[in-house]
Amino acid sequence: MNRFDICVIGGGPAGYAAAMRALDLNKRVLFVEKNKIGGAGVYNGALSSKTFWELSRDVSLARKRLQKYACTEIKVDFKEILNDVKEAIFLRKVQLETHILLLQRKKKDLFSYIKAEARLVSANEVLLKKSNGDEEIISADNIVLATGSRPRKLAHIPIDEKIIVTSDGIECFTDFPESMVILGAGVIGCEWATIFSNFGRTKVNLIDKADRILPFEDEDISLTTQTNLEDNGVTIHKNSQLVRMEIKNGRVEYELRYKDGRSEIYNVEKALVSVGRVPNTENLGAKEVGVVINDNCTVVNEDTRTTVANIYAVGDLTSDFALANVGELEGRHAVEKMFGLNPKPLTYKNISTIMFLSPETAGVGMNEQEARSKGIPYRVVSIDYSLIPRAIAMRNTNGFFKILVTNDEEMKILGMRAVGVHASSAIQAVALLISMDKGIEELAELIHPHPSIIEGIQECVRMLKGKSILKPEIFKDMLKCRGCNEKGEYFELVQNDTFTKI
Ligand SMILES: Cc1cc2nc3c(=O)[nH]c(=O)nc-3n(C[C@H](O)[C@H](O)[C@H](O)COP(=O)(O)OP(=O)(O)OC[C@H]3O[C@@H](n4cnc5c(N)ncnc54)[C@H](O)[C@@H]3O)c2cc1C
Ligand SMILES: NC(=O)c1ccc[n+]([C@@H]2O[C@H](COP(=O)([O-])OP(=O)(O)OC[C@H]3O[C@@H](n4cnc5c(N)ncnc54)[C@H](O)[C@@H]3O)[C@@H](O)[C@H]2O)c1
Repeated sequence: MNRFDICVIGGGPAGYAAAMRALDLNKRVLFVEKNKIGGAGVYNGALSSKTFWELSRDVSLARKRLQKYACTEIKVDFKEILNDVKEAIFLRKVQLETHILLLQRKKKDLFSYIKAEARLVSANEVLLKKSNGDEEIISADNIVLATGSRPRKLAHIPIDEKIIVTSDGIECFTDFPESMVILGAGVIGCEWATIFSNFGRTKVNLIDKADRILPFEDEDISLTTQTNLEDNGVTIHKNSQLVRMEIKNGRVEYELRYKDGRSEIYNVEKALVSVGRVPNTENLGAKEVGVVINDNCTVVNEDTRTTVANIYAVGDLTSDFALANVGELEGRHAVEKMFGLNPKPLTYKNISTIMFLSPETAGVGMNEQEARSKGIPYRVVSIDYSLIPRAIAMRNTNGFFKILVTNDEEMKILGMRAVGVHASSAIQAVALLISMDKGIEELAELIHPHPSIIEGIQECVRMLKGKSILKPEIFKDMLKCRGCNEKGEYFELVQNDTFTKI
């Protein structure tokens, strides 16, 4: 029986990162993937959807600019867009696969890759089933489970991945649907609503069971996103509940019941169901060898180690953030931990996220909802993009930054949210400060290039110190500053036209 120091099951971002880190440590690695290397980080997931988003943003921007200068309308072809998306995927596929192929050759004593479905048969043994039916059992001192997740389906909705699809079925479309409904206004739902409305060829409708879209974000983010989607032509069905959704004559019929008792039936060409994801823990043999799995299918783990000492779980399989960067972080961490590098326990408080909306929306650390639910008193400052010269130059002042800090002398940064052009690059400085456990002083005094969007963040932190260039008592609608006590009650920091310093 072949013996390895580590067997990594799953070739998505989490598993790939784990395998590569183990190789750095000169361990004998077996890397197993049953389908395509890259997982949802590449296919029907992060890379593919972000390529669609980038192209849709270019089209939308070009259309807006052309309309302004009275030029002719631009019309894009779905097949051309899909070809571009496929090219992006192909490029990444070649990089990831060639890398594996060459490592197998150059480090053949250390690194093996097998395309097979893996199943644990004991805490140290894995059964590998190849697509030609061949089977083999290998032994490994350590095992990393990185089998990722799949779209959650709802029992009463007939998903066929052609007419009613999940995010796995969108690339099977042959043209822009003339109309579609999206069920679930979380990250995936809002991103695809943005993408299809940006292309301008599809009438998009959006439904969520919660009272507002992006329910896990603060109300201001959710309201801004709602307004931006509506301005892009999206209809958000509010105060309504989905009664049924079915396929009739090759189209989608759905019925909504409104809070006032009214019901309405709608007919659209396609539907996207985006109501969350389910970890792939079935048929893995994990439960049978003693790995405890929660009712929601996530693997119970302490800092990536499962309830079986030599088995680790990383990526979408665990209950924290389902993000490619978090999966990579966990994969690398698990390997360092199992081979005695004693890394500090993982912390998730400085994870940066981007939601690819219009405009992009980025975040790091806590939001107000979270701080209030934990009873943490805080100060929150915000600046509207209309006061940032770079945004003025870009002729796009739609957006804001908001920063949360502790309500004390030190004003440690708790978190930040940014909506607007370049939002994702701008928050990186704040992410770094949170990870270094620093206050705002450093950020207030940094010199940034001019004009740059990040200058808006600097103005926010200067405002907290009572030394902003533009004064909040003058630009009351665009520079806001308030505090929130442990009971969740707000108090104004600009009173009687004077800004209260700590
Ligand atoms: C539409 C969409 C957009 C997204 N956009 C972003 C984004 O912009 N930014 C971001 O950070 N994240 C994004 N994500 C999330 C991100 O893709 C996931 O968090 C990430 O891919 C999880 O990595 P993973 O390695 O845990 O799992 P996966 O990527 O799901 O990979 C798991 C792999 O394991 C394999 N596998 C499963 N079972 C077995 C088995 N028994 N044997 C062998 N192999 C097995 C699967 O075939 C798969 O390749 C997006 C996801 C979706 C669906
Ligand atoms: N840009 C990014 O970083 C990015 C992009 C896409 C996906 N992702 C990851 O993928 C994960 C999954 O995304 P998602 O959008 O599927 O999940 P989500 O948890 O973000 O949103 C699911 C939404 O569906 C709603 N919902 C649940 N059940 C419903 C029902 N029966 N009827 C109507 N609405 C219902 C919820 O209220 C919620 O708003 C995310 O958690 C995220 O981590 C990240």
